[in-house]
Amino acid sequence: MHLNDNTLFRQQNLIAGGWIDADDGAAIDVDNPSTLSVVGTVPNCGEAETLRAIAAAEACFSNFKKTTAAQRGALLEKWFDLIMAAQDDLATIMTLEQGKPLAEAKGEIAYAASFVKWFSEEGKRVYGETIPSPVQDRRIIVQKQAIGVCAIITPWNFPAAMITRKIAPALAAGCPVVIKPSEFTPFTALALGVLAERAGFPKGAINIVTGDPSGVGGALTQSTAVRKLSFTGSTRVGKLLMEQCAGTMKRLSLELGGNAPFIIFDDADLDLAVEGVMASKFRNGGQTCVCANRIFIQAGVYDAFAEKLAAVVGKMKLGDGFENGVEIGPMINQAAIAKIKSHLEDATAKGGRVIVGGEQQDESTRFISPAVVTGVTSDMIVAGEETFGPVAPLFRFETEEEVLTAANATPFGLAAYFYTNDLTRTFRVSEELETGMIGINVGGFATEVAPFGGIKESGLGREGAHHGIDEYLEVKTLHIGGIA
Ligand SMILES: NC(=O)c1ccc[n+]([C@@H]2O[C@H](COP(=O)([O-])OP(=O)(O)OC[C@H]3O[C@@H](n4cnc5c(N)ncnc54)[C@H](O)[C@@H]3O)[C@@H](O)[C@H]2O)c1
Ligand SMILES: O=C[C@H](O)CS(=O)(=O)O
Repeated sequence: MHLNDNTLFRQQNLIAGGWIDADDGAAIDVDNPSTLSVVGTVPNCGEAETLRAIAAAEACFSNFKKTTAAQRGALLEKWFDLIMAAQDDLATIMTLEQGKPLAEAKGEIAYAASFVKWFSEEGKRVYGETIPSPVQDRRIIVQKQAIGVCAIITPWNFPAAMITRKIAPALAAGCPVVIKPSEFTPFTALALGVLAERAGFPKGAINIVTGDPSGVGGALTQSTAVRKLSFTGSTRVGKLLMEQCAGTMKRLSLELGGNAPFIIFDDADLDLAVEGVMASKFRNGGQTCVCANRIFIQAGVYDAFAEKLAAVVGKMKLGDGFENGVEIGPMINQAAIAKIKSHLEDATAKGGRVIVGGEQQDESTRFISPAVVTGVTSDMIVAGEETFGPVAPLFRFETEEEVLTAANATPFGLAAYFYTNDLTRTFRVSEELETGMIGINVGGFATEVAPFGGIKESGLGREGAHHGIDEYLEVKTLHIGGIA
């Protein structure tokens, strides 16, 4: 690994401003999904270390909450500058442990940093209210205050942005955090922790614990000192954590799984729609919560679109994320490969046809070529499960009513996309789609300025925008009497 600053690569955890190993010295290997070699190890921490991290955050909170929004904003601004100055190193670490093409990793670092920049300012706009009193000698004031210690649990697919999208608003609000990153991509989180320390955040404001997910997670969810859990990951784990938090009534933010429909009406610009599918479906090798998981094409343009898409997908370059021009890197692990192959096998067994890709040159690797499948129907697994890989399943539909029913026939409701040039249809379809976010003639919308989140079993709450900081604030109403 070549880094300009080797101190960014940390194989320890950050607790109370100190870098530590697991109490028993146990460690977890982290591999490079492209070469399968070991990138490094991180501590296999458990309950004891996690409780110390929570105690450090709790000790920090009493003073940190008294700092001003401007002081916390200045720390976030400094952190932003340090992240962007280390963009190349952070991207190298990310591609090593997650596998995404280096250009995408650099893009994610800038995206992650944008949340830090955004919330360095947003903290200064946490306004309260005065309310006209119904009683003559009384005054009513509404304040917003930091919730307190927040537990942050994040996934491997966007190992930087999923952390900053949570901890930037938390820190801006005055909340110390205890982060459990994914065991597949801990080094990106730890490098961000190094830079946060350099930015000047006080000891205990940011703690990062790696290890057994259920052990660390159990300590976080059972602790009464932890007042909030913000989780990004699968719906399965999200539901488990929701149950675990019930005993201590924690505030919850849940960013969970998706099953995005991508609808192409017959009046759409097909070349634009192909660009949109490429942007949505194949970003991060399809390992993206908002990626198109089901592509619906109106019958009149189905064959033309399928041909156009297959021609582009067939030219995509598959390989190691550090190789120039690579567009699809390795999948994160063998389980991901197995899931993708099971979806392809099920689709073909039920009448679908893989018209391009879907092959593994070497079954011992985690590379699989991007695929387009035609003749896909609602009885196939791809219709109901998040593939989380480079597979574009093409469904055919006849009418708007039929496709809206099909699009909404899922417990998920994170993102949706549709392409049309019909203005009235734009409003009709937008209002009927059961999702938190919709791309209309666009295939990607990752931005810090707009609220991000889903409905149904895709989650609770919103991240980014001005909405994102409310997730880390409590509303307190003061009723002041005796004012003659
Ligand atoms: N909605 C969003 O913004 C968003 C963003 C990224 C990923 N995701 C979703 O995340 C999933 C992919 O990420 P993943 O494979 O890391 O998800 P995952 O749910 O397997 O793991 C996510 C995190 O939870 C931890 N975890 C797992 N079991 C746990 C337990 N019992 N207690 C505490 N923590 C536990 C993991 O270690 C990891 O840090 C996909 O479903 C994707 O759609 C959603
Ligand atoms: O995978 C989920 C991420 O939230 C996708 S995005 O980068 O925020 O669009």
